[in-house]
Amino acid sequence: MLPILASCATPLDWIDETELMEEDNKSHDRNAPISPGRRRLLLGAGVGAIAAAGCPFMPQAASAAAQALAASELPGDAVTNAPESDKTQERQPFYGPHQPGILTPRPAAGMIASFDVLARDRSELEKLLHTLTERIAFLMQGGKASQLDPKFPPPDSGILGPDIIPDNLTVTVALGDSLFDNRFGLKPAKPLRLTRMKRFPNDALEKELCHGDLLIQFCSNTPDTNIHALRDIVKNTPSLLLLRWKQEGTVPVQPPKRADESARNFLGFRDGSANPDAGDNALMSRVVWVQPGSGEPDWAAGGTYQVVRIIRNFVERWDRTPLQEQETIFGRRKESGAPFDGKTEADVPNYAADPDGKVTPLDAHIRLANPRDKTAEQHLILRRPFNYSNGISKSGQLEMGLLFIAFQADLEKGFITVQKRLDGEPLEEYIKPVGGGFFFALPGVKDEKDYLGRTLLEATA
Ligand SMILES: C=CC1=C(C)c2cc3[nH]c(cc4nc(cc5[nH]c(cc1n2)c(C)c5CCC(=O)O)C(CCC(=O)O)=C4C)c(C)c3C=C
Ligand SMILES: [Fe+2]
Repeated sequence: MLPILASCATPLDWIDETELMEEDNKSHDRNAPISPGRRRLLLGAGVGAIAAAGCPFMPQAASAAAQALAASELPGDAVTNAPESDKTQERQPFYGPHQPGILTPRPAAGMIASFDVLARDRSELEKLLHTLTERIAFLMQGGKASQLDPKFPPPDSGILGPDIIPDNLTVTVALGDSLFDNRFGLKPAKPLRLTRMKRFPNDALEKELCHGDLLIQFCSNTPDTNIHALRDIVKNTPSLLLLRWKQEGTVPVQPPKRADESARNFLGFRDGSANPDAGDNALMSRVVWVQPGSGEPDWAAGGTYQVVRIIRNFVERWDRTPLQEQETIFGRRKESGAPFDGKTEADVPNYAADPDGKVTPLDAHIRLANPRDKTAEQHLILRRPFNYSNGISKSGQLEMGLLFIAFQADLEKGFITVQKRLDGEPLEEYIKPVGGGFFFALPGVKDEKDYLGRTLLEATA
């Protein structure tokens, strides 16, 4: 009998090389090395015998570990097989009154890419907008990658293979303040509130991570799908677009049953609990979408202001901060996301019953961001952030944080007002905004005859 069967061994004992060798040596030439086949046989025999004998201490763990061991003994080429996903055919609609990627439920991978526009005149700008429309419509739909004579570079990068999967991709285009300069005659049509992002007191903005003429947001189930889409757009817009900065991000996935729980950020807190309900059309019309007759140029109706902030988190310092202090800083419980006077993350804090901040401190992040007073709705923003991780800093600190993204119909009443209220908050000890910008996400593309930015170009013709 194998030694591993004589006692109720732990999974680690089973793979003990010495035991395997000892057993092998009993019936084989002492000098012959143990073969992979023999090793598999021994492990397989062990697995069967263990299951049959039924270890009284850890039968389930034993059989799971045994299966894992058996799986790890599959032929070597399986190691590099592509991981499988049942979400590759998920598809979001491209055409509509608004662009996708704004109210669309946030998938696991996001990327923001900011560009300088190199187009030399309006006709080149129009060409750029047509090309973007055509490429985004294709990428979100998916299909066969086009092919050319092999004497030419392949039209597609090939990183997703010959069949481009939609993979839940959304691509959202927004314009920066700088595009409304004198180059293209767009100045008179600039959205009322669109400005170049200014420095807030806690910011340490790096100029190579800020602003841009045109911003593209990619969201999908996997980083590879976003990268594929970015490379497609870069390849199809030579001499029209130049990359300025880019930031990728992720959202942690969770089992389907817990779909109503907000995802956690890199400080370990649920982020998004008090977001306005994206399924409430009337609310979204007030909070997110620019309305006709709102004082904004007519062409902008159906668009929205998009704020992007790259906010570094000092996670080492945070991880050494007592739980009680972490929760006091945000004003919510870390595990459940509930406010201090509630049980679940969906519960609404009652600040009127706590005017002195004895339950929720007056300087807690959530109380400053939204004091829930009479004017609260005017200052709502729709947050759609991703976590980012960029390697390490020069001093060996983890470079990670929040790729903060927020949409609102009024930039001044939305992000700018909320950020001013947050200036000086206790959370600042743990965060440092280093980049981003203010942009205007274009209205949607109605149908196949329409294109991104059409209303803007027509308004300034
Ligand atoms: C200016 C806008 C905001 C910035 C910048 C911002 C940064 C930031 N936030 C978190 C983590 C959390 N924020 C939470 C709530 C929350 N945050 C903002 C605005 C900004 N946050 C608002 C408007 C709200 C909602 C307040 C409310 O209505 O009660 C929360 C709590 C859970 C939730 O409601 O989402 C967390 C956690 C980090 C880590 C961060 C910068 C790195
Ligand atoms: Fe926040």
